[in-house]
Amino acid sequence: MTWTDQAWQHIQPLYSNILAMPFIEQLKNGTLPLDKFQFYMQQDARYLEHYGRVLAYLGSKTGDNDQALDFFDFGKNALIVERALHESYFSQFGIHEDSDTADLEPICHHYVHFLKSTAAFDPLEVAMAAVLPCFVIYKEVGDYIIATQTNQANPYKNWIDTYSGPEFAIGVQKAENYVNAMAENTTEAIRAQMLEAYVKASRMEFKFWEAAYNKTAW
Ligand SMILES: Cc1ncc(CO)c(N)n1
Repeated sequence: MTWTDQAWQHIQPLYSNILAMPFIEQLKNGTLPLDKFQFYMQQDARYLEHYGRVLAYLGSKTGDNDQALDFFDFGKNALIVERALHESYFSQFGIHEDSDTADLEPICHHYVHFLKSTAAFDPLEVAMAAVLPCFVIYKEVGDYIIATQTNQANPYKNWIDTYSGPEFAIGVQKAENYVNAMAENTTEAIRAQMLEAYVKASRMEFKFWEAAYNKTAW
């Protein structure tokens, strides 16, 4: 079994908890209160601008040029999605532009700085494993919502489509392949650290949606 399959199996209980979250259930049904989505959107825009930089930085740290190019693309795409949030979703959902300067709320702040410090101080394999749940969980949640939704007039449909399309799936597969190759060529001790980082990031994905649902501020 590949490293990413093992890691994904490892977080199944957590993933089930994510699917059962009111945020995800109501996003799927289109009944998520607007103020919770606005909070999420605003924090996610801030998240993406940091996350995109982390991906490009990891690209710059790998000696493999294909991997570097792909991670530069991933980083660029994160900033393109961030821009799309501003250019369409912010106005569509009534979010003020000045929320650009909105504080990173505690969970977003913690997640961003966890990724940045892992990228800066931990082995590259561990940092690559830390960014993977951002890909995999969004893809799985996007696919799950598309497969199970019943409300064709869901106001959040376009946003959901961002993460359920084939283009995103191709990127996820590429990222997983790189992590599997790195896992195969490293030590048991590093693989254990990789799993720990993957689990931590997955918990923060849960916490990020939970914080949006509760509008958790400092
Ligand atoms: C918090 C978070 N994780 C992952 C993604 C997907 O890139 C996102 N948009 N936001």
